[in-house]
Amino acid sequence: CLRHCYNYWELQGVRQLRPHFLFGHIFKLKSVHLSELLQETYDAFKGKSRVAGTYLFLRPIAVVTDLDLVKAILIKDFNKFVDRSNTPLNLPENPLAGHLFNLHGEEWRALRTKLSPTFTSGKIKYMFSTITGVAQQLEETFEQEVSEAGSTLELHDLLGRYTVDVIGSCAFGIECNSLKDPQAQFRVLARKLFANQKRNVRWNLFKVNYMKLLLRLHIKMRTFDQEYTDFFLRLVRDTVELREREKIRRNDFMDLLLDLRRTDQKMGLSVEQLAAQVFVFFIAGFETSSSNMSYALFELAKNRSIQQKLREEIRRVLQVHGKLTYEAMMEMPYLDQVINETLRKYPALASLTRVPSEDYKLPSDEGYESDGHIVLERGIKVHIPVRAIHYDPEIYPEPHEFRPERFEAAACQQRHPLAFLGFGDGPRNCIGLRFGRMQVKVGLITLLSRYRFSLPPDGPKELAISNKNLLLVPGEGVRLRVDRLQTNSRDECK
Ligand code: HEM
Repeated sequence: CLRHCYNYWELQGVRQLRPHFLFGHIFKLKSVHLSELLQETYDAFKGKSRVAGTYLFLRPIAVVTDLDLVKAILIKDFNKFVDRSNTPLNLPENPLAGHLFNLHGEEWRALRTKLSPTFTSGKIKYMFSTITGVAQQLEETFEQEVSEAGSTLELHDLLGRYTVDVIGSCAFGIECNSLKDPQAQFRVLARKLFANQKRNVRWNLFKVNYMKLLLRLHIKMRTFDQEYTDFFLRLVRDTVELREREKIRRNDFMDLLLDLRRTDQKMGLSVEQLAAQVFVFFIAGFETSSSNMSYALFELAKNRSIQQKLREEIRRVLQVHGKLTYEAMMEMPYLDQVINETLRKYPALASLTRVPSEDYKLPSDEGYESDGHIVLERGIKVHIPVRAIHYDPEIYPEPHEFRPERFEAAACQQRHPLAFLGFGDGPRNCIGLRFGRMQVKVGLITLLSRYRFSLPPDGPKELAISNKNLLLVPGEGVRLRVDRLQTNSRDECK
């Protein structure tokens, strides 16, 4: 029977790597991150076939190895690839799971259409001053933590507290205060949420892949502990009541969702649906952004001339504008390049997934006559191996080098438009892209204009990928030496 399962791809005429006899390729997850498994398949078959097969437990998954096919799946033929997975959501048990990232088909489409106006630059701009307010607290925290002679700090935790406070403020309109108080409720909850995942990476993958079976066996599946569900539902219910009663307006995500509820009776967002949306803004927004900032500072500490070039851009623009304004932030192209290069090396989602809603025959392509017969069956999980693409030396020469110049406009035009997937692409890309970038930029500008970052002599020269988390996060934290800068001083090496 196992041999039969593991012949799935061969029977479809698709090339495959030989799987472990019982666990497919999942067995290796004890030592390797899922993205590295996908990389193995990508490296073995790229250029030979547009799709290759592999297995998670007993389940066959397809790995795309060609950027034109990536484009077809994410953009051109999107209507056949709307969903990320076919995992049932079991909403009565897990009301918080009914959010944009998870929803399927028409339900997703209706909600995305309604929520998109919430994330335009115009709306996001209103939240700029809230973010700079939190950045001010980040600065005060650094003032306390960095001694006159310089200090070595663990930055991933500090930056996690910054992004928790930003999201808490912009999504719920509450002051989380985790920068001032690391034991603040939101921070503790956020840490537990991710700590839970850390314990169980294989179990989580199993749940995601076998939810239908577990439900059929009446095994109760909660995606999150009751504690989180109760906390978020109560918080949202209280906030809604308070705002409606006191007619409070803060121009944050909560207000925008409440506007939607009022103006669109058909949409009729229930408290559970509202809570699910703010919950996904919370989980999708804080760890991705704090990891991106931590990785960026690590690379800048390693590459001091790049750090100095970026600092000069920041100081020049701030001098012209007098202070950090939204317009000033938008005039820093090198900062954008640094953020993109960081996401290239450390994409938060190391693979994107889509599931065809009907059998999908690969479009004809002269370069790949031998795989024109391949059909991706309805319901099969298709992985787009983002990290493998970002480390492909034919696309990004010397991929382990950190080079923001790769994202100059002229260089981008030379590449395939789907060669960078840090925020995904197509109609189901990251809806919070502008907001995420804004909080990362404000944080980096605040820190780089006042502090110099370098690698501590006893610190690692590379950051290990944590194999305990489905997101790509610095598992062991990011320890850097931080020194105060005199206003306008250069970042001279000591
Ligand atoms: C640096 C920060 C961030 C990164 C790197 C990031 C990355 C991503 C990626 C790769 C996806 C999947 C896209 C795809 O499948 O094509 C995604 C989806 C999503 N992101 Fe983000 N994200 C970030 C910040 C945020 C923020 C701040 C929010 C909310 C405020 C957010 C909300 C979402 C949501 C709701 C989805 C699902 C969209 C849908 O299915 O329609 N993200 N993000």
